[in-house]
Amino acid sequence: MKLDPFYLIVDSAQWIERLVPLGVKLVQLRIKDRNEEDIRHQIRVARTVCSAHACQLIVNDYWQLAIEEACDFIHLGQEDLAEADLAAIRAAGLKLGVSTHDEAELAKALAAEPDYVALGPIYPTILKKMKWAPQGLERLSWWRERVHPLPLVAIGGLNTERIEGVFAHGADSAAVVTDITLNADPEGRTREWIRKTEAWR
Ligand SMILES: Cc1ncc(COP(=O)(O)OP(=O)(O)O)c(N)n1
Ligand SMILES: Cc1nc(C(=O)O)sc1CCOP(=O)(O)O
Ligand SMILES: [Mg+2]
Repeated sequence: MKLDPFYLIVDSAQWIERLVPLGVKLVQLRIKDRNEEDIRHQIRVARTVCSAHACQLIVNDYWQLAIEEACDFIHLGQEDLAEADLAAIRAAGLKLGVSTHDEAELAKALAAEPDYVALGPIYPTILKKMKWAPQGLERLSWWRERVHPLPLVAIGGLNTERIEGVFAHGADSAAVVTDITLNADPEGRTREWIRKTEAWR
């Protein structure tokens, strides 16, 4: 399976309506602290927009809702994975991406037979507090060997200056939140990401 090299992560369907039409081909809906009805609604809106623009939608965390709403890709962290019903996820035909931060997590992720593995945080991130120190690019190269032949996603502190480095060290896709959503010009930055990842598309 090939992932688009530019992996946008946003916290609402509104962001998806705003940025996906610019040419984004891989987007994660990562909603926190909302009620189920709201999340379900946002998944539906996101699905409609992504279908219209041939963009792969990945739902973070809410695997039951993703199944019920006929989505086809979810992302789970290690705590999510421990509580998820993998058999139900597979029976529903969902593809699965899993986060990793250390060797023990990598072993658990690989045991789940995911469709991609993410390693982070590659650089310091301001999005959320993390107990892991930045992994750095050499660690990404090591993960590349461990994860082969699965796609490897790099996440954490990425910006347009850091794109080349992560691909040179084995990432297949670069996931990004705040470099776009906190940018003064999110549309312009999104276009820049699309352009700067073109060589790996
Ligand atoms: C592509 C990608 N990688 C890692 C994460 C983090 O997942 P998780 O550890 O479950 O943390 P939350 O994002 O749920 O706070 C991700 N979402 N996407
Ligand atoms: C959601 C998330 N997960 C991470 C991990 O390492 O698992 S790092 C991260 C935050 C990514 O945001 P930004 O691009 O703004 O740094
Ligand atoms: Mg999670």
